[in-house]
Amino acid sequence: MSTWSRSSWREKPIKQQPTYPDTAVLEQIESQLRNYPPLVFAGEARTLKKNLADVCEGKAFLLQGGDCAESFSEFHAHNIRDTFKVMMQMAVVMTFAGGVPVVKVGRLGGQFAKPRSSDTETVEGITLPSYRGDIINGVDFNEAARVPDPHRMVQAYNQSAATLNLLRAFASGGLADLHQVHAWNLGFVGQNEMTKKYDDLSRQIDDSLRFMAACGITSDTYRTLRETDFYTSHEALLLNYEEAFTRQDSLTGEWYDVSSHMLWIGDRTRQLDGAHVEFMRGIKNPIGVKAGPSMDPEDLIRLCDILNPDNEAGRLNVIVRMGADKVADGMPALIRAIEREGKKVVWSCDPMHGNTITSNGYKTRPVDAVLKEMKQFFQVHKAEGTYAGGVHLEMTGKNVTECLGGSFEITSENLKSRYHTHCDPRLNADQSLELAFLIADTLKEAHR
Ligand SMILES: O=C[C@H](O)[C@H](O)COP(=O)(O)O
Ligand SMILES: C=C(OP(=O)(O)O)C(=O)O
Ligand SMILES: [Mn+2]
Repeated sequence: MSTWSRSSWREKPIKQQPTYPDTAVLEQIESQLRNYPPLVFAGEARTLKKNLADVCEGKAFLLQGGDCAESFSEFHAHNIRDTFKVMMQMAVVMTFAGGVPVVKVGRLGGQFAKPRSSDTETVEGITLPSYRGDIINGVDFNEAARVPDPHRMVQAYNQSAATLNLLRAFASGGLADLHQVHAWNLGFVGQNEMTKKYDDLSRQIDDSLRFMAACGITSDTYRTLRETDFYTSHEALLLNYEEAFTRQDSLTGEWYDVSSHMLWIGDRTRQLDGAHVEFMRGIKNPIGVKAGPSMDPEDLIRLCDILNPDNEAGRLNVIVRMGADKVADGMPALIRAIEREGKKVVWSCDPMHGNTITSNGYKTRPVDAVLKEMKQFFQVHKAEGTYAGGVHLEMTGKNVTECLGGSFEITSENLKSRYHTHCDPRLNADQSLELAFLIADTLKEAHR
């Protein structure tokens, strides 16, 4: 294999990239970004890799979630706080009811670039280039907005830095304290089956905390009761940006992409000889690769060879996103190939991207299909004797109406009332909690 450098991807065929009108401006922005401080530290990425090694070995569960596309217009402390709270709720449900530690990774602090099915979009007879995420161009449907602008990378960096700053404060400044388990409830989620279940569980946690305090175990003495580790991730799609943040760690001499703790390769850009695989093989962060219905088992093995040549546990996360009706048929061949070759991977389920439909003119996903794919994912792993290690979700703490169903029974008619996503439909807090309970029940059963 040829020598890797942070720019060796430039020699390879590349998909899903913008064409910037002015390369001089692009180069000037790239050199500006190369001087910007890292958003995360190599040591943190190594700690996450260790946590993911536990997932790989069946000792923990990975919860990865957040926006499909972060945006400049929806940037608000409350949105970050509410997504953080829902993820804390989901994690505590899985840990308390499911009995396993949960590794929390947000699709946050950098999840801006979007691969698209089509290069163009047509509305009422007008065709324009597709929106590719706020780091590239604008969502508004006019010609000027859709021109890729490299300055957007600077804004995405600044927003990511502020997001991370807040997430770090939430994780260690009191909001993540287990005594706050009631405060993670979101005000707008009225009483329903899910919130009642969550309230019951919070009361049990209160009782346990009181018992522990009586035994001398309190937030003052135990960091894990008052703080959490919360990591960030995004799709490493816009490689000009990722290259600028790829730095040599002074401690180990290894290269890390310090734009995020974890990065993944999308289903549309995982070609073995392509630029994205080339870039990702050289960075030492934990990484993911999406596996849609077209993933060939032998290609998955080749991806493991290229991306994880030392077969390190925690390095590679295979994020399966086949769709509720395809996963039972499609996933066993992938699992068997991985088992045959003795590859160490974390298996996680993205029950979102294979279940997108259009209803009433909106891109949406039926919660039933999301739950079904998750169940099938667990069943296949049980049948194969392998560990279903995690979930990868598009979700938000905002009270949106983007996915159909759930305990508030969002219908096609309701979709328009609070449909805010810039790209794909997200589960709202209530729908996310429903999924968390399903996962917890399955984990508990497996534990028994
Ligand atoms: O988030 C994933 C993709 O970017 C998204 O599903 C693509 O959506 P499209 O099919 O509307 O282009
Ligand atoms: C683009 C995404 O997914 P996929 O590559 O699986 O389509 C995504 O996770 O937003
Ligand atoms: Mn998406």
